[in-house]
Amino acid sequence: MMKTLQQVETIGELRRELKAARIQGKRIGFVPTMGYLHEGHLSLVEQAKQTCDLIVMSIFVNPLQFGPNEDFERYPRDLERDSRMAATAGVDLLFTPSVEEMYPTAVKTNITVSGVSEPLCGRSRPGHFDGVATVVMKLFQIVQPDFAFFGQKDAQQVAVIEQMVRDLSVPVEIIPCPIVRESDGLAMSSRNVYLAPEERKQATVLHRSLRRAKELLGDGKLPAEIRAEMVQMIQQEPLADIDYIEILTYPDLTPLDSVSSGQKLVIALAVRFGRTRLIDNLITTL
Ligand SMILES: Nc1ncnc2c1ncn2[C@@H]1O[C@H](COP(=O)(O)OP(=O)(O)OP(=O)(O)O)[C@@H](O)[C@H]1O
Ligand SMILES: CC(C)(CO)[C@@H](O)C(=O)[O-]
Ligand code: BAL
Repeated sequence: MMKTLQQVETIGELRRELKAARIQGKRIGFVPTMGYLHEGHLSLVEQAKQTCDLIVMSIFVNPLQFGPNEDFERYPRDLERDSRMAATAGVDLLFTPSVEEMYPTAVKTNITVSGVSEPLCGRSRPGHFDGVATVVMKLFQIVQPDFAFFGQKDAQQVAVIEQMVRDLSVPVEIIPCPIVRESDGLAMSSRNVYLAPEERKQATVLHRSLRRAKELLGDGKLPAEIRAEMVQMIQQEPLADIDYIEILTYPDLTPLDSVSSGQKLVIALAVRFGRTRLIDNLITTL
């Protein structure tokens, strides 16, 4: 039988609900999102259900993590649909605060996780990971979950949050979850709805180039050679505009000139199709 989903919009109400659950000794799992749910988000809920007694999902499009020329205003939103999907997936509490509820006054406290926040998306989206770390820390303070579930599609985000949790001794266990893909390999993302049909077709090159990169790694090619072949492959798609392609250590995200056995690394890329910026990555250990 489907559980009843309770939707709450205020921090006070959520805290009251969670206090009762905690007294009953329930293990609380948390899935933070920006909504416009898809199978990727639902896989996090599925994973949470394996270890937790009560699942909290947040839907909050966080203005702090968007740059001035980014898509905060037009980010896709459909709370009714999300609420139905969350209920079917087994979410117990859906937290949907307004911007005013989360930030009633101008935010003067920022969390900066240096190092891991700097390359990749940190370079392309200045301030983005400060916004992410700050809102995630705030959400952790509100929910106080035992476990929090994040998708590896945002591999750098996982590295940033893990570093923050270690540095600040936040009492939560971060559970990274695998990337969920469409049948043609495109990583699921709320932003995929922005893609025009021809852009959508060409966007499969992200995953194709990652698969090729993995083959080349297996053949013992150097990171620079692999990167060059990925650039060439992606440039064959006329609508693709490369933001970055990098091969770095994971989770430290430091440069990697050569690869040695046992090394964990990430091949990460961001590519624009028109105004839509897509990311994808592959994490592997040699
Ligand atoms: N395809 C996916 N597979 C696994 N997890 C995912 C996938 N897409 C998103 N997630 C995870 O869901 C959580 C919420 O992400 P978010 O709401 O930003 O979704 P999104 O689809 O990544 O949106 P965006 O278009 O902003 O990238 C994050 O932890 C994110 O990594
Ligand atoms: C973690 C997060 C919900 C913080 O706003 C967001 O960055 C996301 O959806 O990945
Ligand atoms: N999933 C990452 C959130 C963002 O792009 O702002």
